[in-house]
Amino acid sequence: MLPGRHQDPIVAIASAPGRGAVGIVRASGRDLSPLIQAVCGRPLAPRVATLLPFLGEDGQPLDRGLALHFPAPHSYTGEDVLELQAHGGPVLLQLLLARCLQAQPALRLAEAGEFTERAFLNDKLDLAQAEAVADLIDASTEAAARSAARSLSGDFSRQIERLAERTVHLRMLVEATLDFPEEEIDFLEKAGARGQLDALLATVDEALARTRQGALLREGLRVVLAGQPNVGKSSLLNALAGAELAIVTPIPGTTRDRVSETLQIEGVPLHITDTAGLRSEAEAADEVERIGIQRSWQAIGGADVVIFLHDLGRVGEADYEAADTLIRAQLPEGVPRLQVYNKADVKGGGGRVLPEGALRLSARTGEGLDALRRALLAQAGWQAAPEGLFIARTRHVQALQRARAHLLQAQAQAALRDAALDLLAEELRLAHRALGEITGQFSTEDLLGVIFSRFCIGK
Ligand SMILES: Nc1nc2c(c(=O)[nH]1)N(C=O)[C@@H](CNc1ccc(C(=O)N[C@@H](CCC(=O)O)C(=O)O)cc1)CN2
Ligand SMILES: Nc1nc2c(ncn2[C@@H]2O[C@H](COP(=O)(O)OP(=O)(O)OP(=O)(O)O)[C@@H](O)[C@H]2O)c(=O)[nH]1
Ligand SMILES: [Mg+2]
Repeated sequence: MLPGRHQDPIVAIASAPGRGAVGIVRASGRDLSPLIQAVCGRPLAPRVATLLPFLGEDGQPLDRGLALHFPAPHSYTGEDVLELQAHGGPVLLQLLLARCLQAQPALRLAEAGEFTERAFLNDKLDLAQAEAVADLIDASTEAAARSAARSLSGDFSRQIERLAERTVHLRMLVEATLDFPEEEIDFLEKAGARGQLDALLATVDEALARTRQGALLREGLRVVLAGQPNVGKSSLLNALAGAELAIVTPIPGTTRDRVSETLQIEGVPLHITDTAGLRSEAEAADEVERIGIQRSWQAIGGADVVIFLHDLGRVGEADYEAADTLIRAQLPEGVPRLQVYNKADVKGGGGRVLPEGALRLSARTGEGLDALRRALLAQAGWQAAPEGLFIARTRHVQALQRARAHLLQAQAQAALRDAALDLLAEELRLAHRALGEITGQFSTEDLLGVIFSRFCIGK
């Protein structure tokens, strides 16, 4: 039986808020027959859509719609589920919700993600699949949506489970040897434990690479456009977006506040931010620009990649170069940056020799934009979309990294002439545990709370 708050019956509006054609009020609980009797006036045939009036407290219909009863355990949550598929007006849906709350004692509003949390607790989904439900809903690109669907179907979880099974097999070998000390290393050798460990590590490396790609699809890349005033940052944002998002003028100091937009390259979400041109407080036109420049620095601090933009029309000018040196000195160490030279179309701009690794482009003509897109993907570590990618999260990447670290420790131990089998066994146990955290085989209340509270209500 489910613990604590998971025992209450719950209800929520399960369709997108606003004015949809159809809206769903969904309830889940151990036994919803009082609710069904009150609102539908009679029991419902299992898993069959029935057209009927939804009755208010006074017996008058609130709407006429489709009712669906999924008796436990054959439902999304594994509990009794009732769906009222009504007309989608927000006032009507609130009325229906209130009617349900009052029709069955102890029924309460569902918290964010609570339906899916129950599906997890009742073994309908594992944790990675439950996360994929949220990632599917939140997907910002088509590639992200397709990958989330693949994770939801269990592809990712199965790969992780196979890794866990192989780890368990190794644990068995080592722990069996521990029980028969006279056989010791000899036994490990005969059973091929070392070879299996090497092969397992290679597969973990592959899984880690794919999981990183999956996390990139989900989280995207935070790109910040930075540089001196008037170098063409806003023009470049507009060129990449193919839309006039930011104001462009020949006046230095045009952009005052950050302008952000999510674009995509090959399905990878790109959260791109245009910032106020960087110059010293003394040079800034006014207080507004000074605050804008502070915000530019904040954005740079939080970036995955900074596009440091230069003006080919001005490189070589003494004051331009002096300002450039000052900015370079201030750029935070750890943030990767691309040196990009804009205005390749100006006289002499195409011929100038650039520092190694720098890109030349023109926001005006579009020349060089594709190379910039490729460089951004390369910077993010994106490998040309392999088939069958699944969505993943930073949490999964970190768990795999931990598993890998423990397997490496185990490998080092196993390579010793007088390998300490108890240490080897412990490293394998920890690797197993890290893998199990991905699918939720090992999870804490805290972790579940963090994961499910980020869902939308009704999910
Ligand atoms: N109307 C409606 N559409 C929906 C959902 C929903 O809850 N209601 N879903 C909500 O996210 C998704 C579908 N997910 C679902 C997953 C399992 C079951 C279900 O009844 N499972 C049973 C029976 C399985 C079977 O017949 O094969 C079970 O697992 O025992 C229903 C919906 C998307 N579309
Ligand atoms: N010839 C040429 N002019 C460009 C190019 N890109 C931008 N410009 C011009 O440069 C001027 C400044 O462009 P913006 O995009 O506003 O520059 P910015 O870096 O956003 O400037 P601030 O917001 O003031 O920091 C405008 O007159 C643009 O038309 C380019 O590729 N070639
Ligand atoms: Mg600008």
